[in-house]
Amino acid sequence: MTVALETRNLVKRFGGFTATNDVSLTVESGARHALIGPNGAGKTTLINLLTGVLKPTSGQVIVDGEDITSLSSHRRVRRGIARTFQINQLFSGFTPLESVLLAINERDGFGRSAWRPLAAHLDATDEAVDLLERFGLSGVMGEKTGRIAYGKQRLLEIALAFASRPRVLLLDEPAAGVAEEERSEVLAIVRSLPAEVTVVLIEHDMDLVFSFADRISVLVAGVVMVEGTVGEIAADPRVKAVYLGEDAT
Ligand SMILES: Nc1ncnc2c1ncn2[C@@H]1O[C@H](COP(=O)(O)OP(=O)(O)OP(=O)(O)O)[C@@H](O)[C@H]1O
Repeated sequence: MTVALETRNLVKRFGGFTATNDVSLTVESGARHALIGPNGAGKTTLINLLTGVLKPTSGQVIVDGEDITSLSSHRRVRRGIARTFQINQLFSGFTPLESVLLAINERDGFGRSAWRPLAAHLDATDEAVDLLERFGLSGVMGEKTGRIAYGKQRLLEIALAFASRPRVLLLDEPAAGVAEEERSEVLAIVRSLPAEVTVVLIEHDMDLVFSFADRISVLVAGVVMVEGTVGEIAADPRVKAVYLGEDAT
């Protein structure tokens, strides 16, 4: 098995507070790996360290065997790491089609003012339409994003991350805030992401975690308390103790 993503002894301190404490993770290529843990456990900090939003105090981030710790966020996207955010980051005045086309153009180096040949433009449009279909957005692709259902907005965020053709896709609570009646569609599309893309999921919804993940790491106070298969984590008394009295749904 090849390793897609690895952290070695990752530490992040904010002043005297240690948010990430000696985290060593190994995520195999094609894995469905969930990061769970109570509020404030350091999940978002870890994702920020993986994507380059934050620099670690010490330790390394390794993708496909290469140390990317010193690379900027932008360079990491080029190395195949894409993410979604817990909070909606979309341009509400754009249509889904416009947003996806922008993401494709950015990926292909035709950002902003660069001129794109007509044939390539048509290819990009075809790709955008296919991508929107995969994410259940065909019916709303011409509408202003701010007006479409919230579940569809969350799917658009995943589609935009996916447009960069990531090898590793980091999903930060993809179903957060989505109304009950829209959840099943979001969850089904997250589950049907192509097998070759390695996915790291941060999630509070245990139904999604247990139906999606093949491995789970449990973070508590910045430390990986336990890591294992879904069965191992579900049966672990330490995990039960952490979640006892917590709203883990
Ligand atoms: N920029 C910062 N400066 C100081 N402390 C921070 C900073 N960012 C995060 N922290 C602290 O680090 C800890 C971990 O926060 P983080 O957001 O990573 O947790 P989380 O597991 O993602 O929580 P949640 O599930 O609530 O999103 C928290 O105690 C938080 O207050």
